[in-house]
Amino acid sequence: MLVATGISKSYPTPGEPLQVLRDVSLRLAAGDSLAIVGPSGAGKSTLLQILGTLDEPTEGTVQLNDVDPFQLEETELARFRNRQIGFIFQDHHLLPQLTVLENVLIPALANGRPSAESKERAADLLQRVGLASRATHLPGELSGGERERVAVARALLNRPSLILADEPTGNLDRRTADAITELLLRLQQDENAILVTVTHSPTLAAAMAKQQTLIDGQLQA
Ligand SMILES: Nc1ncnc2c1ncn2[C@@H]1O[C@H](COP(=O)(O)OP(=O)(O)OP(=O)(O)O)[C@@H](O)[C@H]1O
Repeated sequence: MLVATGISKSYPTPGEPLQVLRDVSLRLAAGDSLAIVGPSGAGKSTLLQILGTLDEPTEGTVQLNDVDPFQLEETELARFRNRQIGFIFQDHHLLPQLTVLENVLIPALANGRPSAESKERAADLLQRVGLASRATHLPGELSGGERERVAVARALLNRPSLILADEPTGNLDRRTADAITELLLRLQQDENAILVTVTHSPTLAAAMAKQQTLIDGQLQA
């Protein structure tokens, strides 16, 4: 369960603070998928960063499976984030010098060397995203859509309860974007995770079970 309550965020400026989020609340259960849509600058990515514990709210609380991550000390927070949350970004953030398989294993490296179980899981995920035969290739040898599929596999490695995706289909043509959307939703359903996606794509947004619009830092009813 993901519960965000009364989230506000402001950034200091030389004048008035810049208020980016205003009293945002949401509640999602395992298996839910939500698209957050809205105009550029509305605060969508900021909200995703806060749900992902990468940025702290100025006011309000986040609880993921009854844990308030912002109450944890730094090392515990990093461990919590690594175990509970999978991130997918538009530009996939793969490491160019590591193979596809090694990239998928990155979330396992926080615990030292990847275990045999992690390696099995990575191979299984590569199979499920249709890239088993590319395991030893470098990201530079893949197409944009294939790289995004690697990013999806990597996000799922630690069986996160929450998957956060910021424009996961942003740089892809329509057909490839549709394939990534379908794959992401299938894996999210299989794993019974919560999926929150920020997007400008009406097609991606419509594929999620729920849609909410953020305007001027406020979620519309
Ligand atoms: N670290 C920061 N310091 C100051 N202002 C910031 C910071 N991060 C974001 N902002 C501002 O907060 C506002 C919301 O940004 P955010 O990236 O969350 O919007 P968005 O809805 O995701 O936009 P887009 O659709 O264009 O990606 C913008 O005005 C942005 O300039």
